[in-house]
Amino acid sequence: MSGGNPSAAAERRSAGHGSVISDAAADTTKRSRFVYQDDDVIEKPFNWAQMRRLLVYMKPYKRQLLPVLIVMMVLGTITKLAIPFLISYAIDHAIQPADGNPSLRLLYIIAGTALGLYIIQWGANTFRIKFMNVIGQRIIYDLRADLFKHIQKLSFHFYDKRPAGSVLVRVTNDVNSLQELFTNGAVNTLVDCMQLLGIIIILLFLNVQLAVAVMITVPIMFLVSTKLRKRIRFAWQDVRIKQSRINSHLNEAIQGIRVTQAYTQEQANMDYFDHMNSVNKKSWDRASALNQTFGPVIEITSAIGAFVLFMYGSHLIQSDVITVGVLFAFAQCVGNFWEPINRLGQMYSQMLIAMASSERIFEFMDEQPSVGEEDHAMQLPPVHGDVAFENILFEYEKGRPALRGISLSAQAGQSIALVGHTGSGKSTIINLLCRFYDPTEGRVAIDGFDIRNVTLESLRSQIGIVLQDTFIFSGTIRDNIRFGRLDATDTEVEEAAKAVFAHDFIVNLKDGYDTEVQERGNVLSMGQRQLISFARALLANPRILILDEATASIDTETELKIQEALKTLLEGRTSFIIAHRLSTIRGCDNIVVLDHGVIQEQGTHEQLMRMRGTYYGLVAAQYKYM
Ligand SMILES: Nc1ncnc2c1ncn2[C@@H]1O[C@H](COP(=O)(O)OP(=O)(O)OP(=O)(O)O)[C@@H](O)[C@H]1O
Repeated sequence: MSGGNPSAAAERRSAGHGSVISDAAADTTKRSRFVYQDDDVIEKPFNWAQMRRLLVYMKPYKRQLLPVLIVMMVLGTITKLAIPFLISYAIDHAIQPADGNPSLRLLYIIAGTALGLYIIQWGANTFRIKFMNVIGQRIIYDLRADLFKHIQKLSFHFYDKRPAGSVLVRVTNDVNSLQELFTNGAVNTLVDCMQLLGIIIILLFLNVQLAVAVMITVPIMFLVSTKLRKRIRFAWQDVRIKQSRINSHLNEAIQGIRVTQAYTQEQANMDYFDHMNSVNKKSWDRASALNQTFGPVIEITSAIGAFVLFMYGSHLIQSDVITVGVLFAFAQCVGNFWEPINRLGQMYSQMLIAMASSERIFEFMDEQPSVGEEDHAMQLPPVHGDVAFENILFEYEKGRPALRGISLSAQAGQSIALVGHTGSGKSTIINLLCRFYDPTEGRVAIDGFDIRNVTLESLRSQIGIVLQDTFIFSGTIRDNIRFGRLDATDTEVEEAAKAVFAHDFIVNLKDGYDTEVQERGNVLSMGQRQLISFARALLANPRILILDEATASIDTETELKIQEALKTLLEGRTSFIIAHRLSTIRGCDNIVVLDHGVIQEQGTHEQLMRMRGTYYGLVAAQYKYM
């Protein structure tokens, strides 16, 4: 999206909320390969229900907050309001008293009191800022933790629809943009409202005419600042959106760096990044230029106020309606008057921005896992391992079945191989067994229990899975294996590694089992990563085991060893094995051949070979190309 008028941009965005808009749409050249989900809305109208929902996060800190809030409100208001009075009193009674006898002693006392009040005010403000920073950070911590906990529970369906970058931005940027609201916003607003009320009362008390005259500038100031603030707010939000796009792109660029380098697409990436970077810079420049116009506007308005005050004030002094001291008190109060108004305006802007961020956060929070647990879901007792798929129809997207009429059963201890062309539905069967998705029709049962009626924890803890894309988390090799069973001892970890022939390569690493690996296991080869995930699965000792393309990245020599290890691994467990290399599944009890989501044939290797059907064709094709 190009620079342009931020309000217009906002309207466009609001109108197209949730639609896919490409930055590149406006720039039809090489950048068009990058398309990001545009889910940013600049701001939302103030919404009380949502604000209340946000403020609920302050509730746990009510006990600490309330006393501080009350003390701050009282102290802040008293000190702010008392000082002008003191100065006024000093002028009228110590410097220029009506009896013509100035009193230095009284002046010192008043000056001392004023100094004391300033110190209290400074101390109170410093304390409030520190205190609110601490509380604010805790609230942000809670909110982020809640959000993270929730998105961890969300089902695959949720992640299918969203790029990782956009989820990342909500947990980081959107939560961050609520920081101001929680650290300063809520408490300052109350303190400011109280001060403003106090000042208005005092001005009216000092002199009604002068108070009304001075406050004439308030509507002008209000009008100008509202309009300007709106533009500034949009401009900063526009900056935030541009930055959030950079984040999304950066995430993708780093994840895909190997492919980018392999296809020497660095320049294309750089061009796109440059484009986004310069759009971001322009947006920043515009926001910052607009921001700078705000100060002078406030100054001009308060100068007008001061002009009215001194012109009309002097006139009132000459007419003996007020004293010089009262005029000074007025000048002070009016000075203090703009401050809270200004802050309240800022706060209002902040709240509108918070509305948009909180809406995005709550949208995730309200998202329910599509494979939720029933309220009365029971614990799946330790299973034998009988698995049945009963007349399954499954659609990822409505009207496009990925599986049709699937009925398949495995007795405890049997090994089932799933084969078929790419996209035939093998992984989908596994996804249903782990309940990453629920079937559209039909049911999956383990030991006769419909898996929709049991808790996810009790189900998944009894299934071990070695995925095609083995995921290694940042940490040591030992931790990564122990991921299978957190309470396993070091000896158990090593035994599992030995059983799958991972021990030898692990002990040859720099720090053996304590070698630190980074996210996704970048220092390990694909085969090594798979061996680690084998050890992880073995350690978990599940009754049901899923191996998805598990031997794909292992060399022939290791594969032979792995075949041996697999025998141990599969012993007594029900296993589902997806393998493109058909040699690895020859010994399975049942080989299920899938085609376009339906079971085409099934049986043992010998039976299927005799049938000379699809499986025979697949095997023949594989030998031909070997
Ligand atoms: N998350 C998803 N959203 C929508 N459609 C999907 C999703 N995952 C898979 N599909 C579709 O479902 C069908 C079956 O996919 P599946 O991943 O089960 O195939 P597969 O046999 O495991 O393929 P491969 O051997 O390539 O891993 C495919 O047409 C695929 O495009």
